[in-house]
Amino acid sequence: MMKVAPSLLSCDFTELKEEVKKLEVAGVDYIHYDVMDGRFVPNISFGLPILEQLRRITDLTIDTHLMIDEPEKYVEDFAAAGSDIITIHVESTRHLHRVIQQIKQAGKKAGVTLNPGTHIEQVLPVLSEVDLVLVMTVNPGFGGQSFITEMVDKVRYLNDFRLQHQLKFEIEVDGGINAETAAICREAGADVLVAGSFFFKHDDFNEPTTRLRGE
Ligand SMILES: O=C(CO)[C@@H](O)[C@H](O)COP(=O)(O)O
Ligand SMILES: [Fe+2]
Repeated sequence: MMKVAPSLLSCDFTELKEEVKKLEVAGVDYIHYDVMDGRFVPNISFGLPILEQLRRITDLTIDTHLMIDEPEKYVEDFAAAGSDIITIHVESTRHLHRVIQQIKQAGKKAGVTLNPGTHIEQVLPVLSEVDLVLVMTVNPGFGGQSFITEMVDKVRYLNDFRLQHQLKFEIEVDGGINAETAAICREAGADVLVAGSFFFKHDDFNEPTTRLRGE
């Protein structure tokens, strides 16, 4: 079944605990946690202290998307703070392979992602090492942007590559995902749909969960 990963960036932080309980009741698969440093992306979000508190209130899988320069300095801290999956950008480090090893050595699942302007070939050397490949379908840094349709080709490419090489990584998409763009991504072979603004504009979280899954 299609996995749904609501992006906390769009939740009501004054009601964080209630929002997370509602996510659990709706049966979402992951909580997507967007970390922005104001350097790799032109925005600052949240980091380790909120993650530690989030970890204390839920057993849901925390899917951490690091939009930070030099992630090698912080991956152990994000692992210790409670991330289950840690995804890094190919553009953010000179030592992609090494950072993926660091994440795995910390006992966590490792993900790799790339900006819309980055060629899919950049991730090929690490595809046998990762648990997840995140295809950014907007330029990272902000919620509420429009889906970039051309990125669907990357999803198709990864799906074919995975079949050909008998690999098991999940394909996740992030940015501008709503009921319509989710259907396009599902058809192309995506396994995990991140959704922020579309998801949290609903009061009843069952609705976006089932609509994103196409049920
Ligand atoms: O990583 C990011 C943005 O950089 C995302 O996870 C956004 O939070 C998705 O928001 P929507 O496009 O779904 O509103
Ligand atoms: Fe994200």
